[in-house]
Amino acid sequence: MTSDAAIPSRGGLLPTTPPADAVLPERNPNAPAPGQPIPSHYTRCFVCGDDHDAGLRLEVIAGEGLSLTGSFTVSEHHQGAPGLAHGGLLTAAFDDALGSLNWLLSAPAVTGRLETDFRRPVPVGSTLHIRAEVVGVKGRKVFTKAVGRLGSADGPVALTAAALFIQVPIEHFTSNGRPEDVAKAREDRAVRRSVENLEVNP
Ligand SMILES: CCCCCCCCCC(=O)SCCNC(=O)CCNC(=O)[C@H](O)C(C)(C)COP(=O)(O)OP(=O)(O)OC[C@H]1O[C@@H](n2cnc3c(N)ncnc32)[C@H](O)[C@@H]1OP(=O)(O)O
Repeated sequence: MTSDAAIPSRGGLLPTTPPADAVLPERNPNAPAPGQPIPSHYTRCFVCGDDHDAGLRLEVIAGEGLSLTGSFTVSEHHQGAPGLAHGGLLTAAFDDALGSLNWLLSAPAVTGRLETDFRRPVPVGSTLHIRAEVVGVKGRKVFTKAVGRLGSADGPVALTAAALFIQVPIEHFTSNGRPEDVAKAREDRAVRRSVENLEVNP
């Protein structure tokens, strides 16, 4: 198992810490190549979809191996305190960025646990640059971590995050989602493109 020293570690044995026997699988050959965008999985997604006036509009680019980068600019719609980003929305951005790593494994997965450390306030108008990577996989469990920096890819660290994703069959979405939205999603260009690239039987 390897880890990117550029992403500070929280240490400790949290549920998001990969066990010693976790592995790092090969990147799926159908995944977007390094430098290529990882497209939104759903146009109505609040974080990465373009069908929300107030959405975060996170843009994600595949990195080397099982890593990616993402960025979005905090708008006036994203405030918690005056002129500052809401912590929950920042966490949502990490949920999506970390979740997007699952495209590199080409297996559908949902967030089981998500931890965020807020280290520096994030003002409205600033751009948050996220770097995320898979740090281990064991069975259906995908362990991930990320860092968010202000203003540029090597700017000051504003947040760090870690998440555990659980791989699920595609029926997780088709059976649990509100039926009218699931029906509409079948016509959603982003959803169709995404499902075509997934290994749908984890
Ligand atoms: C490719 C897709 C990319 C899309 C990007 C989008 C990013 C956004 C992602 C999201 O926001 S997803 C929405 C938020 N998450 C959810 O709604 C998930 C709700 N929870 C569930 O549906 C189920 O609890 C879940 C599928 C996660 C697990 O149920 P299962 O019955 O399939 O699994 P099970 O309970 O047998 O657990 C499997 C393993 O995962 C572990 N596990 C499950 N949930 C956990 C949890 N919450 N925390 C820690 N560990 C957890 C569990 O202990 C076990 O470990 P072991 O294999 O070692 O025994």
